[in-house]
Amino acid sequence: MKIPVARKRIGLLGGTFDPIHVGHLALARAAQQALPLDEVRFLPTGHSWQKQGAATAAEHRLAMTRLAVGDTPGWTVDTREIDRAGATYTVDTLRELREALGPDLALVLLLGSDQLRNLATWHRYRELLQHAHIAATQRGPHRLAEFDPLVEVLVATHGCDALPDAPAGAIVFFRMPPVPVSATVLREALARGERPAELLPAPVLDYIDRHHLYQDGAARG
Ligand SMILES: Nc1ncnc2c1ncn2[C@@H]1O[C@H](COP(=O)(O)OP(=O)(O)OP(=O)(O)O)[C@@H](O)[C@H]1O
Ligand SMILES: O=C(O)c1ccc[n+]([C@@H]2O[C@H](COP(=O)([O-])O)[C@@H](O)[C@H]2O)c1
Repeated sequence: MKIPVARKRIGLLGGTFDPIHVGHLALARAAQQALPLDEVRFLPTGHSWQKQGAATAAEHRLAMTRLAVGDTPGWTVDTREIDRAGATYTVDTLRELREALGPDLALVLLLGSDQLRNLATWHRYRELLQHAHIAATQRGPHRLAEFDPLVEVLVATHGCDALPDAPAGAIVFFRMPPVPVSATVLREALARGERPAELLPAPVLDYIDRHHLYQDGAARG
């Protein structure tokens, strides 16, 4: 009898990571355990086209991401969105990864519910599920009933209770303990001279101190 071999699953956590914080790491950990995933790849964006204002230089956001990921088993950093010119479109990233990694393994795009709610505004969002699954977790008070009707249709047609054994195409939800933090709140706290040590990984806070990030806006842009 042939014993089925589990399909390898790679979770993809994209973000501006300006800066990367404990909410991002909790999301990665929860997804890795709940879905489960063989690997979580962190992808700092090149140009987050929907965010207002200039982000901190990609070199700093990448360095902080590498420090936060450290040598955590199964966690890696992928620079392709920073290396690519122009606006960062997730559909391009998924297509590239699918070409590079082949048709068989499962790609799982990890999102907080704020971004799932926003999904129909993404570039060519309908194509995302051709290349990957989407796994979302609750962030803040958004309820499915308040989602964009286009996203509701997507969830109604592709929603599953658990990740199926397929390379792409499903939307699933996973639970994580709420971590009420955002990079915006952290940037504001740092600019006021606070040191929110419980909300940032220690090596990231050290990096911010050494490079005087978020203090006067000098490193942004
Ligand atoms: N505290 C959190 N809990 C769950 N998911 C989160 C949390 N913070 C960020 N995420 C998710 O991580 C991904 C990347 O988020 P991003 O880098 O934009 O951080 P952010 O804190 O939302 O930043 P900003 O405040 O600048 O908008 C998104 O899918 C987002 O939903
Ligand atoms: O592809 C798009 O059009 C698109 C629009 C908004 C956000 N995203 C992706 O969603 C992830 C989280 O984005 P953000 O802006 O919350 O940091 C990150 O990987 C972005 O590239 C992607």
